[in-house]
Amino acid sequence: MSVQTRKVAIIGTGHVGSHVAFALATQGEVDELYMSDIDKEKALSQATDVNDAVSYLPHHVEAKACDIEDIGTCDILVISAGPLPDPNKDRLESLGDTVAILKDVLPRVKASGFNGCILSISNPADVVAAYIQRVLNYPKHKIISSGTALDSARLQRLLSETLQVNRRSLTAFAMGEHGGSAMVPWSHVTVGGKPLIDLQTSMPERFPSFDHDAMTEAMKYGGYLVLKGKGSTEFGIASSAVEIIRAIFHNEHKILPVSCLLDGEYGQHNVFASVPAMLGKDGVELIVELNLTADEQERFAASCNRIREYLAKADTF
Ligand SMILES: NC(=O)c1ccc[n+]([C@@H]2O[C@H](COP(=O)([O-])OP(=O)(O)OC[C@H]3O[C@@H](n4cnc5c(N)ncnc54)[C@H](O)[C@@H]3O)[C@@H](O)[C@H]2O)c1
Repeated sequence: MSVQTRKVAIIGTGHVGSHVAFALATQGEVDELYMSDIDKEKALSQATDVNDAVSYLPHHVEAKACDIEDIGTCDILVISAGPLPDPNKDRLESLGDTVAILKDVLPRVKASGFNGCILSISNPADVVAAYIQRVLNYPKHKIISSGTALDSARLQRLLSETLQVNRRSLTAFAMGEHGGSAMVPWSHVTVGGKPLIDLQTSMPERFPSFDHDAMTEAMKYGGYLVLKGKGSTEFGIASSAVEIIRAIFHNEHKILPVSCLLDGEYGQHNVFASVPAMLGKDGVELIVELNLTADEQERFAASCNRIREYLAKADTF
């Protein structure tokens, strides 16, 4: 009998990394956690804290602090090293600090021999994933940024509250940048499989119309709202990360809104942006190309251009 253990490495064990670790442990989606941070004492504390929880978890997990050079046998690498988000700054403004960290991290990832799937979370998410892919010359299907997975969860929360419909009974997601230029393809929002726009026409009392732009702005503001009160965002991103990791480990062929390298899809080349993508054991299996309205297509293209603009800046740091 051969038993396969699921190994996840996490680089950057701050608020995000530690919550991804704990969520993986509590949801039983990992067997071994390799936790690395420039602050070695912090990585050790986080790993020990996870291990302390194991007695009361329904699954066994082993967490250990390690150097980046030790992650070579892991299946999935989560990159969550970066500056603590500043509620008064756009995510794109953290690019210089994140690139400085990646200049330390990426050569060591390469030296480790790691060749599994990379889930990049550090901000600015799309630009950072593109930078990592380029520096490591990594196979494009094996690197994913959580992208708008989190924005989409925020959108689903807002829609659920407004429409009084359970989140699992509606389909809604954001595309483009994980940030200020994210857009929502409203023509593809469905409730119980029916376009919301049709429901709003046929049942206006049950599904009154609302301002789409205002809800898109509220979705984007969601992260700042959390940051303002607690100084970090961690639960939402941890759940998003586990959902992506689960889809990979269980070869789920699940379609999630994540940022991946576009190669002609939606008329876009050489840019990481969030689109509905099918995830399985080798990462991105296919990208779903929706028929966007002209306005949606324009907004998506504008978002991709903003990501491109910052990727060009990444080389100047
Ligand atoms: N994509 C998303 O949806 C999303 C959501 C929340 C946060 N983030 C991003 O995640 C990143 C981390 O946020 P956080 O709240 O955990 O910050 P944090 O400050 O709590 O944690 C960052 C960790 O990175 C570590 N680190 C710094 N340089 C390192 C290096 N060279 N090698 C290894 N580790 C290093 C720090 O010591 C720290 O423990 C930020 O870029 C943030 O913007 C993304």
